[in-house]
Amino acid sequence: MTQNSQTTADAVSTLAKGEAAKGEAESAPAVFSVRNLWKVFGPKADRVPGDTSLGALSPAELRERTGCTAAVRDVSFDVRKGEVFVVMGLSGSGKSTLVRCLTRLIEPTSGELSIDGEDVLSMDAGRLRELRRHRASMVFQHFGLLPHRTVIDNVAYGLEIQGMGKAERRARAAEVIAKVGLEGLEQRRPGQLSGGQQQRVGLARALAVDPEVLLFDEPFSALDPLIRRDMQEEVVRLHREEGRTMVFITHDLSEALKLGDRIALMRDGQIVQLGTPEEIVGSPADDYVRDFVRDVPREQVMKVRRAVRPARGDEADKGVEVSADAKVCEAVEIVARTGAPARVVDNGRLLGVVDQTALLAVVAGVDLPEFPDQPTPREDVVPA
Ligand SMILES: Nc1ncnc2c1ncn2[C@@H]1O[C@H](COP(=O)(O)OP(=O)(O)OP(=O)(O)O)[C@@H](O)[C@H]1O
Repeated sequence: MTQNSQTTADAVSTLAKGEAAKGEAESAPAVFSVRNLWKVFGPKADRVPGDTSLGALSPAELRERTGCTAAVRDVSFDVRKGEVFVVMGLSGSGKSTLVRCLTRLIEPTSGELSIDGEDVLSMDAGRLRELRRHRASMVFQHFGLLPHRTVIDNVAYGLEIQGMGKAERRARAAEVIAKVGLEGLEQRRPGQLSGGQQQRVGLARALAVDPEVLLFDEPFSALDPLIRRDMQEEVVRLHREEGRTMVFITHDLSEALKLGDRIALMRDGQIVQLGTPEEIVGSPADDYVRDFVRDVPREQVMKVRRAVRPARGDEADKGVEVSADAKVCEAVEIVARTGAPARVVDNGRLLGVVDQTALLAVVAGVDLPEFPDQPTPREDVVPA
């Protein structure tokens, strides 16, 4: 096997694993289940959700008429077990309010909300504390580290609150510190760390309590771009290794596309589209979403299966194999390098091939050319 085909085989196998995990996530049960959720700030906020004439107003009209802001408007979705669910939108679109409502750090105005089938809105103070400490822990943008404590004691903090003994919590903290790549820095204080390292401590602290769900509130937006990329890769790696459910807030589209299994795109408190990165980029729900995703490099988001055509002649028997769920850019690289169509497989089954024309059509966002079945038109020409 050549080095290149080895690399391709490795890539296909890694992708296959990732896609299998995604397939499982698609049929996975809901962790958070949210129905018709509203959060209205302002005087007599309660009357807004039930009043269709008020609910139909634009944010500016609503403010003018009632003095209220509907930060979250009639939102429904499930966060499925094992997925990275990204909440994305511009500043003020309602992302933080929505995610804070999940653990009632902000009290919803109306709607239904459950975690693993348990009604969150009827939880008493003790149950809520348990929810926030054990089941859904938050990683904040501004770390929230305790400045006089060492790294290891910051990481162990949540366990201390839970009443775990010192030796046990330090052992657990050391494990998590190693997991996020902070080994050797256990005895430093937050002020002696870079921004990226501090964010890792914040991440380790959230992980230490082994929560069912990790909630990230724009955790990386204050970091410089290279460190930010490192941290994004860290999240991808952790997710791949542990399969933990994650809800991730960001206003950055490329971050959302990179991390999200599914993305909820918010505007003025509503979810304007909820879908996979490929659905959002490939089939935007309206002009707002279309405009939002206009500059996305489509080859890095769209999947090869979009460009498949039937194999002709001996194409089914030769050419490099690529997974149907690989990104188009990977197939572009293969086709450019080999100068021939690549064979597209899905769970060991041959779907067809991809060639330059079809890959370019996906990149350009135009309809695929018609792919006639065999014989090809050229072979079909009957001499006059
Ligand atoms: N405590 C509050 N009282 C009144 N209005 C609020 C309050 N908190 C948020 N809002 C308003 O609710 C809307 C949504 O705010 P939110 O912070 O959820 O948006 P966001 O998408 O997270 O924004 P950002 O990316 O800037 O953090 C905004 O119009 C905001 O001004």
